[in-house]
Amino acid sequence: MSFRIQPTAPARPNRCQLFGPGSRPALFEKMAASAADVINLDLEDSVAPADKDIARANIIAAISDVDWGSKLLSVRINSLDTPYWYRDVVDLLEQAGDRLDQIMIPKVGCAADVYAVDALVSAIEAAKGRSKRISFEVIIESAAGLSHVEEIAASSPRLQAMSLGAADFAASMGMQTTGIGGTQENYYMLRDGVQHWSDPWHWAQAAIVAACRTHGILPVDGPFGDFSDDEGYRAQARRSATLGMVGKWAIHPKQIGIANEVFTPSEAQVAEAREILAAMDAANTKGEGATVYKGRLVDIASIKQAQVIVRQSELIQGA
Ligand SMILES: CC(C)(COP(=O)(O)OP(=O)(O)OC[C@H]1O[C@@H](n2cnc3c(N)ncnc32)[C@H](O)[C@@H]1OP(=O)(O)O)[C@@H](O)C(=O)NCCC(=O)NCCSC(=O)C[C@H](O)C(=O)O
Ligand SMILES: [Mg+2]
Repeated sequence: MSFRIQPTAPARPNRCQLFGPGSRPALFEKMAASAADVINLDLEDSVAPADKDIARANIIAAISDVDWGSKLLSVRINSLDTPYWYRDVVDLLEQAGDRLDQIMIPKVGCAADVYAVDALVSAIEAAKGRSKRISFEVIIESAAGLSHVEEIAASSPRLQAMSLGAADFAASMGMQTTGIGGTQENYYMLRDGVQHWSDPWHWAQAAIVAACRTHGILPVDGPFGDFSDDEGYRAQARRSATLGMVGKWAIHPKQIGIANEVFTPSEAQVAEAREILAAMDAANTKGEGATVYKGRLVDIASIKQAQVIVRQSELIQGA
């Protein structure tokens, strides 16, 4: 328990973050026309080293030239262990128009990584008189990142969202898999000769959600690599939503609709949440702090749980 009130995360829909390489400008208009809430134009791992300069130029032009509508527009810069990241920040902040909303910092390992980018962004914003303050999102995708997740969540007032990057995370942890998210063949329990698959991403996701909720940051699930497996993506997204994440990346347009569906509370979920609130209202007028709803206990904590669902639904409807 704490006397401190848990801060609320930014009130914006973040159900689906659609990625596209900065080196494929032909995708940009399609991304803008998609149903994703957030667009992530990529300068990092989907762009080959030889294409970094042209990808940066493509993105800077597209930020102004493409009509991004009401989407949150984010650019993933290169990580701090590369020679590219400072040029990404300098060129974006000096040359890109005001339509840029956010910078995504990959492979963050400690709070000082965010501090370094914050210092550079702050200096350029001041020097150039940029009136719109750029926000940050980070990817937790290394053993160090997860070990320091809480200090990273607290690292900057610019920070709005945090994602799990399953591919780099698996590599950094030395996990014996080439899968990006989802069920892993060898991660199972055995009982009476029957295999029961477990979730190797669960601990990392739960740690990210806890750090984010402590500091008022949006927790987001990262990529699911096998874009031919719709049901695998849906199952992963449902687990993430159940754990408290607000959205998931799409690395192919096929995944957008599924993410939007999973991270939008269903009519049945909202109706049940409203019924619980009504049941608790009735209980409170009788001076009772707990009551029975459909044969199960609901109490004051149930009000907060129900409010999460109602608020999420209202946020998305209002967007
Ligand atoms: C995965 C892809 C390379 C597939 O591209 P492609 O072969 O062109 O796909 P399709 O032919 O099936 O495309 C069908 C139509 O959809 C359009 N399309 C494809 N991709 C996108 C997109 N991202 N946004 C919008 N539209 C898209 C095609 O143009 C086709 O259109 P049409 O011809 O009009 O029907 C490609 O999807 C891709 O590059 N995806 C993004 C990859 C990426 O950005 N990766 C980085 C994020 S994941 C990561 O970095 C790992 C993470 O950090 C970690 O560590 O876990
Ligand atoms: Mg990565």
